[in-house]
Amino acid sequence: MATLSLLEVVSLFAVAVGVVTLGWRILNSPLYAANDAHWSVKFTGAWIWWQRVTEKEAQAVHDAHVRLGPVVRLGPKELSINDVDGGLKPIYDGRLPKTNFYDVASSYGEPPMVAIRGEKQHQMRKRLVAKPYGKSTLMHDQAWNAEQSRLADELVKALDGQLKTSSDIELYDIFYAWAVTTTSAYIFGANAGSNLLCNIPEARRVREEYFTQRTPQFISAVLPIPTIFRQWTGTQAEIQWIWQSQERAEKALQSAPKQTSEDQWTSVYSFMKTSISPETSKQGPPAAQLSARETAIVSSELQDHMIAGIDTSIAALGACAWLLSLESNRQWQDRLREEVKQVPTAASFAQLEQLPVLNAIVKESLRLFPPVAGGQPRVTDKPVLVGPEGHRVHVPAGVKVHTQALTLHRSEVFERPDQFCPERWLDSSSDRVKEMERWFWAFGSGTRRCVGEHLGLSNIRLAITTIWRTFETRETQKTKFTVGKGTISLPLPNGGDFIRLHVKRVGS
Ligand code: HEM
Repeated sequence: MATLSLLEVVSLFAVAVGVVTLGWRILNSPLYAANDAHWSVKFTGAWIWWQRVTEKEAQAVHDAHVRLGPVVRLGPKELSINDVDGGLKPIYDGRLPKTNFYDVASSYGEPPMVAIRGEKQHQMRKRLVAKPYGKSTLMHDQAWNAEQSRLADELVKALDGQLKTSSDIELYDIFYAWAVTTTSAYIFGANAGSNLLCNIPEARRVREEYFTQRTPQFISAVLPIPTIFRQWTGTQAEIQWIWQSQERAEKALQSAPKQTSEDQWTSVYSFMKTSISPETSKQGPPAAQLSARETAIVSSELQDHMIAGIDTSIAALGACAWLLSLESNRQWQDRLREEVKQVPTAASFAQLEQLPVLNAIVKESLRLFPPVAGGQPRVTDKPVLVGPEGHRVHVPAGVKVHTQALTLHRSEVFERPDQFCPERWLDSSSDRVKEMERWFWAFGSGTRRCVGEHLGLSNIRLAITTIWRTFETRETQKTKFTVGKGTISLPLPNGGDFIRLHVKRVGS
């Protein structure tokens, strides 16, 4: 019988110790208490990585929750929790830090607010942008309200222009143009934004580029590429406009630095520019000219806001348009039209916020197809208890945890969760509405909740009011909407069409 050399004995011993240690760790991991999304998740993160690369993450995690309950293990050190008290509270109200997932939003070597991990740095950055996005600013800024009415007229003209050639219109082009025009106007100021609404063929060209360029860029976001080699996922054309808008905003400020909000709203750019010095220099008044680092911070931040605002708004508008155009939802289109006729065409933020049917439709669309449908990852920096009663899991430090709107929004708190039922927000008891509100998570929660929520909602409400006051829409054979790519809700293209609807003018 052959005898083993000393080296072989030592090697075998090392392998045996490795196997036993690994087995011991796997069996004793506190995450053992969670149900596994796939048999392999105890040993490797390959299953969830594959879902990410193939852009099926949100749906795959949702299916796992449906099969396995509120706490699901996605990898050796990764959990998804579908609960308010046992998920949103410990993770997001508990201010667990973000993971490096958000690094992809950084440009010019400067992380924007969404990617800043330290709590103090995040608070400092938020002070530079929170005021212009505040509800009270948006509600009371008369110059911005007047600009929105002007843009609403442009929206009607854009639809009329499309109707001259066909009654079947790709509304996605219109929504893309609307989102770019309104978001860039607010961020960069009067005449500085990109007026795509006046050029729908160009909007279509860029929107097509956007969809073809996005997939490889998204994949790069989930591959282990060092941050320095990543650029934010905007397309070439988008980045170009954002630069041009920023240049125009800067020129406008140089030529009329003292312009007040009586004739012009305070753009996010000008607010940021005058408040940024304390972040970089700690003393002295704000400089008229930004330093190179300050320019990089402002550009990275606002580039991210543009992309964040556009992606989410077109997803929300697309879902809403599609749902309203289904034959089975016809009554909601009629009720909406009746309601919006009660306010003037130049309705203000405050007036639109008060319309119950409009807001129930918007909320229900965001519930069924939340633009940010997938998990918002955080990492435990201390031991944390997650999960509802009966499903509790003690999570040690260093574990990735998240919750996703797609699954929260299909909880049993919502009766018939897969159906479009705006009436749930109108006719339910106040206790029930409160409970549904707790589970409604389209804008996230905690200190990292969406800062652009009120701007996004006001632009969405205005587009919906403007379109369905004047036009009627019907589904065509080609329309199809689903929770699309990866973690965001998007219509899936069908023969090149996204939201092609039959449009008819019914109002003056
Ligand atoms: C329907 C419209 C919108 C939806 C559904 C939405 C959704 C969200 C969600 C879920 C988050 C949290 C992300 C996370 O923590 O992982 C977020 C964050 C953020 N959103 Fe929005 N968003 C919308 C519109 C906008 C607009 C219009 C802007 C700006 C123009 C904007 C800018 C941001 C920024 C800067 C953050 C990061 C906040 C922080 O980390 O403190 N969003 N958004």
